Amino acid sequence: MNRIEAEKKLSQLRDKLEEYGYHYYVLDNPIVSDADYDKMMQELVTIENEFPELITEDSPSVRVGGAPLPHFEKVEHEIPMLSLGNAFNEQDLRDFDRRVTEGVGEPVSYACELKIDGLAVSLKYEKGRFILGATRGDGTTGENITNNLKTVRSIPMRLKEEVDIEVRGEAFMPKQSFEKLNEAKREASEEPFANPRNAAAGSLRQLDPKIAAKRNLDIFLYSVAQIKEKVLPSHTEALAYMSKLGLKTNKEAKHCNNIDEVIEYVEGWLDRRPHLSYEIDGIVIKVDSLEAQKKLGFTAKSPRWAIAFKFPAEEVVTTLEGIELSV
Ligand SMILES: NC(=O)c1cc2c(=O)c3cc(F)ccc3oc2nc1N
Repeated sequence: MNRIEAEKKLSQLRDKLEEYGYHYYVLDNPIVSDADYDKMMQELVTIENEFPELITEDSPSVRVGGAPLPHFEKVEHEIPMLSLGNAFNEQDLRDFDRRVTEGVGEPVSYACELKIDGLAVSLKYEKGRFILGATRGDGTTGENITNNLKTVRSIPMRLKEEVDIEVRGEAFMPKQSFEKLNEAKREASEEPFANPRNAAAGSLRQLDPKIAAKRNLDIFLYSVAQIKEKVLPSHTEALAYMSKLGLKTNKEAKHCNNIDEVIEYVEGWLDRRPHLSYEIDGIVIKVDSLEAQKKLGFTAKSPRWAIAFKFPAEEVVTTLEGIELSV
């Protein structure tokens, strides 16, 4: 195969692998078999090895991870990544609603979403291409983990529109991957991870992307931090817009007209938790209107327009054989 043919073949393979990856990892609805996907990926890597000058930044082959880094660069967040205030019972939620209604001067509606128990990350896209991924860090300064995040199959290298946007979300390890990883660790008499959150953080904050690539990490995006030349009037519309761009959002999010509907949503999820394929540690409740959010603003460390209802920790009893039972 000559260079021209290689260039054409690579471009076809990249587009196909990106499309198949989107259906498989973002929509959870594969349109080709794993075997066909892997065969195509292998073909792409083989041609890239033969013509390294043809490798592009957004090639799907970055999914398998490049060379390890000597250390992580620091990243300054233009918009601070703050943390959420907590609510532990119904009264806390009603107090939150009262504070919000007083602050806005009229009743508001809410957007509720599952609080994924993972690692908060920021993703930056320029003209639709993924260019920077960072941890929250201390909220102002995080770590550049772009190479590791490129191995997360549900993070698209290219969006469906060529926009400049920064989004935030929670990277996590599905429960099944966590069990499998800990089994492998025990077999290799290595220290297992305590929980999926530590496993996700440990996988993304180590220097070799080839390790992250094998950890089957996933992500749900939950907010638009900044976007050029576009106004998104509500959080619900921001979630829909991210999904339209090809970003993975959590389908359990729900618009609630008032705090009573919020409480109903929260109660509904308390005992449905064990049936999810990923861990959640609560529910995040956000004022839906962006204008009302602006009016409420922030305290030094948290938004006044959002709160996290925390579930009691899932009691896990480890039996003598080391089998974990969720009670
Ligand atoms: N873990 C989560 O699933 C989750 C976390 C946050 C935040 O931490 C968060 C922090 C802010 F300052 C503002 C909004 C937020 O929205 C959030 N939404 C979520 N769904």
